[in-house]
Order: sequence, then C-alpha cells, then structure tokens
Amino acid sequence: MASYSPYQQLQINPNAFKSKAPCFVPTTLSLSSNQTLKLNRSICCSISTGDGRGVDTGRIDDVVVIREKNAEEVVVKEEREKPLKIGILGFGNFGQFIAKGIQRQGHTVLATSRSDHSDYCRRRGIQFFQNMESMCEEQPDVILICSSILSTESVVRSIPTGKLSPDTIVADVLSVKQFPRNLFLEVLPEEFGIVCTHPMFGPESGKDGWGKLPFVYDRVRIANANQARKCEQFLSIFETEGCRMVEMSSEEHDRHAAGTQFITHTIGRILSHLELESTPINTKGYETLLQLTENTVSDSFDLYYGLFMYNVNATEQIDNLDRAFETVKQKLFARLHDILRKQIVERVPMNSTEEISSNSSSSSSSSSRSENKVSVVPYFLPSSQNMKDISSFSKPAPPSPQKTSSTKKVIREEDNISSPA
Ligand SMILES: O=C(O)C(=O)C[C@]1(C(=O)O)C=C[C@@H](O)C=C1
Repeated sequence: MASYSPYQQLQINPNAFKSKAPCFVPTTLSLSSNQTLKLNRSICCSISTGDGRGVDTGRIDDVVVIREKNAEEVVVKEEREKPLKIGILGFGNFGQFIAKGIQRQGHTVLATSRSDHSDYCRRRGIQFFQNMESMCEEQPDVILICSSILSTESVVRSIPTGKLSPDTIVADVLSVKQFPRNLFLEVLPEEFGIVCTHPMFGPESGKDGWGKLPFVYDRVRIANANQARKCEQFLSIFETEGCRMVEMSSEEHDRHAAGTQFITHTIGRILSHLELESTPINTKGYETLLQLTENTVSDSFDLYYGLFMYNVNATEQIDNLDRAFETVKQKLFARLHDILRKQIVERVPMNSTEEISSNSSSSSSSSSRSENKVSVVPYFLPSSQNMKDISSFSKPAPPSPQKTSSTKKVIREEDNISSPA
C-alpha cells in the first residue's frame, strides 16, 4: 500500500509558474516515495501523475497530496486565470497610485471619481466613467474604494448595488479599518464579499516599488468559492508586487495604526508649526525631522483628521503624547530645581552673584536692614506668583525692573524665615 507523509513536502517555487505563454506551461517534477506536493495558493493548475491519472486541482488552497500508488512523475501545468476587472471608486492620488500596481499585474482597471480624470485614464488604458451607475453596469469583479476617509460613507451609500453581480467583492484601502468594515457590513447586500485592506505605503513611500512594504488585509466576509477565488486573485496583486502580507483583524490594525501612523503624522504636524528650516549644521536626526515634516504636510489635512476621527484609539494616543511631553519637561526642570535648592538651602555660592542694595521703602519689616547687601538670585528664578506649576520654568524672562522687585521680595521672605525671631 502506498502511503504519504505530510511532513515531507516538495515545495514549488511560485516564480517557476509565471508563464510567459498565454495559457499552459507544463513543469515536470519527480517525486521520491512518500513526498507530497505543496503549491502556493495563488497558483491555479492541473496536475497529472506518471501513471496517467490526472488531478485537476482547480484553485489550490493548501497542500495538495498527489503521490499515490506508483506515480513517480508529476506534470504541473499553470492555467492562467482570467484577469480581474477592478472598478476604482475615488480616483485621486491614492487611487491612481494603486491602479498602477493593478495594471502591472495584468488586471483591467475601471475608474470613476467626482472630478473628471478621463484624459489621464485614456493615456493609461483605463476606462473612466463619469458616474458610478455606468461603471457598475460593467459588473467589475472587485469594487475598490479609494475615496478619502471623510467621504467614504456617502460614496458607499450611493453605490448602485443592484447593477452589480451578486459575487462582487467590495474592498477598500483606507488608513483606518474598523470604520469601513462596519460600514460595509451595515450597507452592502449580504451576498457581497468584503475584504478590508490597508497598504501601509503611498505615492511617496511606494514610488520606487512595493517590495517588502507591509500590506494589511482582513477577509471580512467571503460567501462562496467564486468569491474566495476572486479575493485570492485580488490579494495576489500585492503579494506578487512583493508586499509583506499581514493578515490582521480590523480592530488590531486600528490599535497598531494609532500608535504608529497617527503618532507619526501628529509629530509631523506639530513640527510643521515650528517652521523648521535647513541650516548649514544640520545633524542626520534633524534632517529626518525636516523630511518627516515635509512628508506629513504633503498629505491632506483631511487624511490626518480621518486618522484621528475614525480611529477609536487616536484620542488615547494624543493623551499619551501630552503626558510624555510633560514627563520630559519635568525631568529637565527637576535638575534645575536641584541646582536652585543647592543655592537656596545649602547656600552654595554662585559665581555670577553681585551685590545690590535692597530698597528700604518697599517693605517695613526689612527697613531695619535697608543697608544690608542682598545677593541677586539667578534670572531664571520665577516670581512667586508665577510658580503655579513646574512648567513656569519653561520660559525664562529676562530681568525687568518689575521682575527685579518681585525677586527681591522672594529673597526677603527667605531672609525672614531663616533669620532668628
Ligand atoms: O507615501 C505616502 O505618500 C504616504 O503618505 C503614505 C502613508 C503614510 O506614510 O502615512 C499615508 C497614508 C496611507 O495610509 C499609508 C501610508
């Protein structure tokens, strides 16, 4: 009796099957006894064994075991799948960027948008439609939402779903995931498939190719084998472009994205308010900050607002940032306090002290000591009124006549405490 071992697998390099011929490229493989054949799920092929029996796998989802009886040779033929027809809703910067990858993988792109991109599309072999109705009449296999986060709800609600085939897959590339997932589940007909994705790159970061860039996806609802096939074919666009495919729930994506992408955009936006400029002595770190600022502000504020408003984890990250900034300030000013205490309590003399006469008319209690010499405290000691919290140290004001008199008051109060009754 022939048997096989699931532990000995012959793995076929998927690249061996990138056929140049339009349909079949047979590949012959020899199997030693007890080997099984494992095929990448994105390959669709038929397999025949040496003893003449054929195994038509259709689409291979997992390990295919073909070694049985006396078969010593298998022939694997790749069958070219029919290219997908992908209809893009929202054809701005991001839609155009994604369309390039879809076309590179041999699929057909249709597009519609609020603005007219017909000239752009004509030059690139993309069919542009002036409205959703006419695009949906073409019954694309996949509807890909590339609208801004803020307009997505109205776009999705106005899809003429009745014109689409029941096996349609609706996918999106928004930078947040729980929102489109829940919206799709609520609005789309039950028979539609749903795949939520987030390419963690864009026209700038992906301009030299998509290799190794993360691509997050969540197969939210796949109702049947036909949808499963289309879904895998759609995902394999990004896989074949070299993306690092990360399957993740929408909830988990949003948690991670708030702590990474949203924080990055927030820091970039904060820095943009400092109006940083290049100088002759830029450090590498500073160059990175300049770059971050430029990248962030070149994205629309709507995108940034979307990252905040449509991710339930974003507010918490703003609070974390606030706290972190306070902690850093406190660490800095705690050191300043140490120095001040040394001067005030331990009376460690300062190099820069000078002696001035106190003003006898300003306080009756000190009039008897009007001729005393008083040392000037450092200029960064704030007035007592301003010492509400530690951050009052953050903006040292230069000594002014008014400041000097309040400074003297502090010293006199100190004197009163320390002098014998
Ligand atoms: O490369 C760019 O152009 C981007 O701005 C990409 C960027 C980002 O880095 O935040 C912007 C939005 C997308 O969600 C993913 C990535």
